[in-house]
Amino acid sequence: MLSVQFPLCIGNTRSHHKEYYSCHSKTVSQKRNKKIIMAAMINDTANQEYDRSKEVKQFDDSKIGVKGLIDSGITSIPRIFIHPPETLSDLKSKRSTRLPDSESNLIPTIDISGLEDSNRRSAVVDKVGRACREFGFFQVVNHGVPLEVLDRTIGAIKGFHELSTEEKMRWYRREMGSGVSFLSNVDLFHSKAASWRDTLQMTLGPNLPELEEIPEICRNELVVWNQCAKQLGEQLMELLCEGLGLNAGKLKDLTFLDARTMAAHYYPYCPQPDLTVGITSHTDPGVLTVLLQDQIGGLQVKHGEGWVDVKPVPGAIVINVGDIMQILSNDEYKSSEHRVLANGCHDPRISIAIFFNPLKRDSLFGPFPELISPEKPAVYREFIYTDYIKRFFTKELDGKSLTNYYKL
Ligand SMILES: COc1cc(/C=C/C(=O)SCCNC(=O)CCNC(=O)[C@H](O)C(C)(C)COP(=O)(O)OP(=O)(O)OC[C@H]2O[C@@H](n3cnc4c(N)ncnc43)[C@H](O)[C@@H]2OP(=O)(O)O)ccc1O
Ligand SMILES: O=C(O)CCC(=O)C(=O)O
Ligand SMILES: [Fe+2]
Repeated sequence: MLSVQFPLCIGNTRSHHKEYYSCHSKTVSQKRNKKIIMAAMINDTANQEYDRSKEVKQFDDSKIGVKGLIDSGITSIPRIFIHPPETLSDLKSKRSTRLPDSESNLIPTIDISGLEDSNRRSAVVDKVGRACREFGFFQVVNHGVPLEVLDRTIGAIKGFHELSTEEKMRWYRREMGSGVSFLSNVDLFHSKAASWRDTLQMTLGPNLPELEEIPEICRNELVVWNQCAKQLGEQLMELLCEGLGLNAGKLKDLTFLDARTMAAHYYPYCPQPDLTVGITSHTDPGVLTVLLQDQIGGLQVKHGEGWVDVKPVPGAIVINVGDIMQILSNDEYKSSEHRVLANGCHDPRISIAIFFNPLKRDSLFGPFPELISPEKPAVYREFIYTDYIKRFFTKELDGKSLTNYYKL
């Protein structure tokens, strides 16, 4: 086992950290929540006395990721992972007001088979358009990707993250370099608190990295998944365009199918899931995200003032609208804030996101002219992607500020 070089535990030895939260399905009592928030506040005061940047750097330099911390035997989380009381109380209130099961599967699951039939296609377009307008999220089934491909891809990513810490360190870097990198928390140095996940990032398009640069344990599976996800992405872009009354090929023409990045996340068991999160609330910057998740659960989408679960549906693929799509659609479609709760389940959670971005970076992007009218004037000004993505990297994962920046 590797020795871990930085202070591992918060000074607080509360007993609740030994508890096992069953896959986010249980609510926690208000009394205990109060204790948790109090503990976080105490730690927040203590935070003023410790050198946070130093501990963040030590964690990054150790290259062991969150999985490495858990493997080292910790039973409470290092303080750099403890989120501020406002984030924690929001988690608390949403967990304790979860809807009964019958009402909680609000995110639509859409069967996208049979699109060659024009009646069926317009029914599907209608459902997709409504989901994009109301939630910015939906799941697709009967999508044509063989279920073994989904299972094998998730299995291969799990395999990568469960390689020995020493082996994974080879890929640990913040820059994409050769097109592949393993890291913990893409925004580690920009955020107020770190989150309980590790990620394998890879550039998928326009070209895959050299094959020998891709970890062997997931190489074949990622090559296949990239092809399937690209085909599915194309179909979805068509449906999204048609849902706005536009030509099916508009997004493809703007090169949104060509620049794809993958973030393959691993959310290890967290001994104190009420003190941190798996991924903080954010919106995705691209046009569209195709997300594969396993059956553990924990992904939530903001809807009105509350959060709704994106419940795992066997064989389904999650699709969400990104910020650029919201802008292009002149606010018809929603790029919704979403987050992942820290995983209190002893099995790790795996998810694989593919983000679709434009290959043509110097073109002007803005609301489609067809969607601008005297009744619905342009909500956003035009911008070039290079400017847009630089802004993305100068903020932490903090919700809607990127689209707000371009609002007229
Ligand atoms: C690190 O600072 C951050 C990070 C974040 C992270 C937010 C999230 O994690 S959102 C939830 C999960 N999303 C992701 O993991 C994003 C996955 N990545 C992508 O989809 C894409 O990489 C992209 C972010 C959309 C950019 O795609 P693309 O345009 O194809 O990318 P590049 O050509 O590689 O880069 C464009 C431009 O940005 C610079 N850049 C790339 N990566 C980083 C980085 N990690 N840190 C800083 N700058 C980066 C890159 O150098 C390019 O600049 P040029 O001048 O060379 O054109 C939130 C906030 C943060 O501060
Ligand atoms: O893990 C998930 O389900 C969501 C990941 C995500 O939101 C992202 O990578 O942008
Ligand atoms: Fe996301």
